[in-house]
Amino acid sequence: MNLPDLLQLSGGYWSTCTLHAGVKLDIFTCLTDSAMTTPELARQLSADERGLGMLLHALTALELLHKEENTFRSTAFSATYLSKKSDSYMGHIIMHHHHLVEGWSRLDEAVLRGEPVRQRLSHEALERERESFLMGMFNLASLNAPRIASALELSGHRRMLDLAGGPGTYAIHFCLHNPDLTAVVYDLPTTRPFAEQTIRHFGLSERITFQAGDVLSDRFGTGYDLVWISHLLHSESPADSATVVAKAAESLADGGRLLIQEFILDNTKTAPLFPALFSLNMLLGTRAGQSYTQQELFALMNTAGLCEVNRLSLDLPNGAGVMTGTACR
Ligand SMILES: C[S@@+](CC[C@H](N)C(=O)[O-])C[C@H]1O[C@@H](n2cnc3c(N)ncnc32)[C@H](O)[C@@H]1O
Repeated sequence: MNLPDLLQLSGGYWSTCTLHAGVKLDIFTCLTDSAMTTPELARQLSADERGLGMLLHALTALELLHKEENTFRSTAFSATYLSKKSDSYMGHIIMHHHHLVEGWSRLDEAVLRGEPVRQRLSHEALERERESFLMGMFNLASLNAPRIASALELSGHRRMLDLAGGPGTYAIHFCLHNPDLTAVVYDLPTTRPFAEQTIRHFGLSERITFQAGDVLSDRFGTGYDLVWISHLLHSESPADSATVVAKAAESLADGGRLLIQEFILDNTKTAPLFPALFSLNMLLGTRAGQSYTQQELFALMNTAGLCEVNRLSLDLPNGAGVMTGTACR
């Protein structure tokens, strides 16, 4: 670390907020449809010309817009990822990040009190925030799910439970990759419309159904060949995580597999960086969530009576990893 790095670390959120404002005002969709001058776009957005002009110039400096003469348009990159009309739109996860900013600005309070400073997005969010959260999960999972699906050997697996599956991204990609697989996406009742719409979009409504339930208090069903739990345990305490993993193990048929994806800390808890920061994100938004170490995840799976507990060798972004265990009664 040197002084310029330190100052960049401290002030980097200016660029973050500039991107968030561009997405929130849907500037990239407007400027993908047609190139516009500041006054033209200001009229369309009912925005102040002076403020909008500054934002457009800053977005151009960030290389997210092109400026020619007095006219702005989206770059090829922003037209692909930041226009709402693109199939690759990443605006949901960007808006989810935006909804987290206020909580992160109060991290010191959360540390002093040891309590969350924001609502839990999966349980208490407003509809708009819930959509950004759940469809943001779709944005992120869409980057990894095809790769994970092709790395896993799932032939012979017929019934999958995507536990806390959100919009069902992993169930969708695992079913696309394995024609004999059917799946149940299990999540809170408020997730149902997002999951059903996403499953329909991929033409998989015949093979993937949604089951409403609470992983802590409700049953999961039995006889599954595969239970997939992705990015759930970090929002639960160690004791509740142990309950979920034990219930998931019980829901497997003999010889069935439990796979758990998490952002995994090494045993010093100081690396990789993303899981270390993600733990703070859980401090801000949950009562007892945290990132777990590989050792802690191994222990949860062994305690649940699973055999052949292992970490798959997958090179995933942000310190993510997939643990596997087999039911061997
Ligand atoms: C971070 S998202 C992960 C979604 C998906 N598994 C993925 O990896 O893309 C966590 C999911 O857990 C669900 N969830 C959280 N607490 C839950 C509970 N008590 N019962 C059922 N689902 C829950 C949320 O609604 C959300 O869909």
